Amino acid sequence: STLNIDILTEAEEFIRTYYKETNKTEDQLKQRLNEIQREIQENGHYYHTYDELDYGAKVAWRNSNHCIGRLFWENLQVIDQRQLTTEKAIYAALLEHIEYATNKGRIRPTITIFHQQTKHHSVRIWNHQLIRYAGYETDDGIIGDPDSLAFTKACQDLGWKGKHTPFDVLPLVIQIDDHSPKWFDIPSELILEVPIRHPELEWFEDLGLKWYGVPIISSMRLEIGGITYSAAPFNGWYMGTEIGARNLADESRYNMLPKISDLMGLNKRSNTSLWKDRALLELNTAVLHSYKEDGVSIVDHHTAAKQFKRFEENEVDAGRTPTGNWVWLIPPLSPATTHIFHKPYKNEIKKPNYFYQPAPFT
Ligand code: HEM
Ligand SMILES: N/C(=N/c1cccc(CO[C@@H]2CCNC2)c1)c1cccs1
Repeated sequence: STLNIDILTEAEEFIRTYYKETNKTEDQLKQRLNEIQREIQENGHYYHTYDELDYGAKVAWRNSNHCIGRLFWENLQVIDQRQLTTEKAIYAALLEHIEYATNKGRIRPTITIFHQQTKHHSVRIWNHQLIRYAGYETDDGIIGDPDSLAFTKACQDLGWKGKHTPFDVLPLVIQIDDHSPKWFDIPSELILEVPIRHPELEWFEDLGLKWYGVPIISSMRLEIGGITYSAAPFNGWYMGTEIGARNLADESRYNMLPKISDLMGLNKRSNTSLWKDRALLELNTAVLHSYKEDGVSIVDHHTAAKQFKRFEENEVDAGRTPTGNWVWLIPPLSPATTHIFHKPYKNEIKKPNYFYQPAPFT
C-alpha cells in the first residue's frame, strides 16, 4: 500500500544516513535494508534496533530548528521503554525519567521512548510537560498557569482534585489506544522546585514565586525513518529567559511585571521610564541567581547563544548545513546582543525530528 511505500522510503533514507554517519559497510547496509523491507511487506511497519533508536533520537534533536540548545545533541540519554504495555508500567517509567533526569539538580538531558504508533497501537501522554502547574478559572480571575486551563479541566473531569494554589503540580495522564486515560499523582519528593529570590532586592522573595527545575516535553512526537513515537518525553535544562521573560512575565501567564515594578518604586504611568524592561531584567537576574544558588542546571541566554555558535561551527565541520528558525532561536530578552539576531538561518525541516501532534483532549 502507499503507506508501506512511504515507510519504506523514509526507512531507507534514515538507514542510509545512519550507516554512513557511523561508518558501517555496504554489506551491513544492504542486509539491514532487506530485513526492513521484508518486515514492512509482512506487517506494514518495522522495529528499530536500540542503536538506530539512540541515533535517531539524537539526530532528531540536532534537526530541531527551534532549539538553541543543540550543541550537546550527542549527549542525550536514550531510555528504551518500548516493551511496556500498561498505564501503570508507563507511569513507573515516567517517575524513573523524572528522577534520573533531575539527578538532584545536575540535570541530564534524557528521552524515554515508549511503544511506536501502529495500526493497532498508540500510547499518548496527555501532559504538555511531565511537571507543570495547574490553571483554574475563578470568579475573580485565574489561579495558577493560564496555559494549563484546558488540561487542568481534563484532569478534573477524570476525577483529579487540585488544591487551587498558584503552583499545583498536575497529575500524569496516560492513554493507551482508545481506553479511558488513567491519571497518577507525582510523588512530591521527585519534584525539584526553586524558590525565586534576588541577589540584592531582599523583598523579591516575598512575591512567593517559584518554578520547577526540569522541563520535560511530553506532547511532541518523535519521527524516525517513517516510524512515529507518539509518547517520547524529553528534557534538557531551562534557559533562564523561558521562566523570567515568558512563563512568569507574559500577561497571559503569571503576569508579574506590574507587581515587580511597583515594589521597585518605578513610574508605571509612562512607557518611557522603561519600567517594564527594568522589572524584566530583575526578574531574569533573580531566576538565574536562584537556580545557580540551589545547584539546579540552567543557562543564561548569552551563554546559550555562544554554545549555539559552536553548534553551527561543528555542523559546518561535519559537512552539514546548520538549519534553524530565527524567530524561535533569538531569545526574548536582549535578542540583538546575541549573534543569532544578526544572521539568517535556513529553516529546512530535516528528519528524524520532533513534531507537534494533535492534542489528545479537547
Ligand atoms: C540541554 C539544554 C537545552 C536547552 C537550554 C534548550 C533550549 C531550548 C529553548 C529555549 C527552546 C525554545 C522553547 C520556547 O521558546 O518555548 C527549545 C526548543 C526546543 N528544543 Fe531545546 N533545549 C535543550 C535541550 C533539548 C533536548 C534534549 C531536546 C530533545 C531531545 C530539545 C528539543 C527541542 C525542541 C523539539 C524544541 C521546539 C519545541 C517547540 O517547537 O515547541 N531541546 N529548546
Ligand atoms: N529548555 C527547554 N525548553 C523547551 C523546549 C521545547 C518546548 C518548550 C515549550 O514550548 C512551548 C510551546 C511553544 N513555546 C512554549 C520549552 C526544554 C524542554 C525539554 C527539553 S529542553
